[in-house]
Amino acid sequence: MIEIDALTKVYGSAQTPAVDQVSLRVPAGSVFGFLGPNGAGKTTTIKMMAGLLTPTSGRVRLGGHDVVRRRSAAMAQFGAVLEGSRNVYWSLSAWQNLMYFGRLKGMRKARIKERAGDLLTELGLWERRDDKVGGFSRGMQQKVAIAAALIAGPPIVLLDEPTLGLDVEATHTVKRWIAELARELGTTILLTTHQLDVVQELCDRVAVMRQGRLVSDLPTRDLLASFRERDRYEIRVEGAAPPGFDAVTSEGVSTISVRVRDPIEVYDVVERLRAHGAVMESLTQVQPDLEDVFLALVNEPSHA
Ligand SMILES: Nc1ncnc2c1ncn2[C@@H]1O[C@H](COP(=O)(O)OP(=O)(O)OP(=O)(O)O)[C@@H](O)[C@H]1O
Repeated sequence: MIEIDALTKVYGSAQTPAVDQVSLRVPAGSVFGFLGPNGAGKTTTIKMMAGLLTPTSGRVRLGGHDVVRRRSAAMAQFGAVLEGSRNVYWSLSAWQNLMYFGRLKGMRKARIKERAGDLLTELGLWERRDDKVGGFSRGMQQKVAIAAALIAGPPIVLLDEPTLGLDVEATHTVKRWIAELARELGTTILLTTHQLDVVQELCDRVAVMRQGRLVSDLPTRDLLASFRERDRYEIRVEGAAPPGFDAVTSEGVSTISVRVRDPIEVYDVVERLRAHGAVMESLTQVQPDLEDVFLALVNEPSHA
């Protein structure tokens, strides 16, 4: 369980907080998506969770331990992959890195070897285990960072852009691990990413940050459902679309995209098309995906 209460960070002499009174609960065994546009405050929040930044006010508890007051107990609770920072030692080999992080977490040598072997094999790095991480590609370094975060099987895992730079196969492996860790081991996972399909596929719950504040915190299903009234419809008509309709024409068919608040409005659109003599081929309702919802949330006028 991750508990965040009124967490606030003001950097140096900044006018506005980078993180402003954020409160969150991430229940054990859930995969929690943490979203927001660039500069929203996600990394700052994760760094405070990982004890790398001291909050200006508010607090974070990991597995019941306050990150500031009970630092070492809190640190023992999690593994983290942080974006944009060096998570692993470049002068050490992949194997040495995992040995180092395993020892740091207080694991026995035999157990570290076993775990490191499994993790490196599953990520396709076994053959390169004795090569220095500094000579690896960005994606391979990311794989070592993920393996290091998971070496001790921590109850909480913080992942900032874990699949960034990974190839299709490795992305698939990491996504499968995330789902299995939560489902089978009850691991609590907090995940930030700009890849919304990853969030939609994996996360039970999604929080959205904007300008340091939480603008939404809902189960993924409810978040999508709350935007149903903004459903989109696609109407396909033969030939070019009549003037005044926003359409994409390809191979003699125009697709008109209509966004409505009330499905009844679709009748008006169809009526207008008929008045222009357009021949309709199909009418389909397009359910919102997380990208639609996310864009709507971050583009709404600010109430600040
Ligand atoms: N070390 C720092 N010193 C001063 N300001 C900072 C520092 N780190 C971040 N900021 C500012 O805090 C705000 C939040 O940044 P943060 O990196 O937490 O956002 P983010 O949501 O993780 O963005 P991204 O998606 O781009 O990673 C931004 O306005 C940023 O400029």
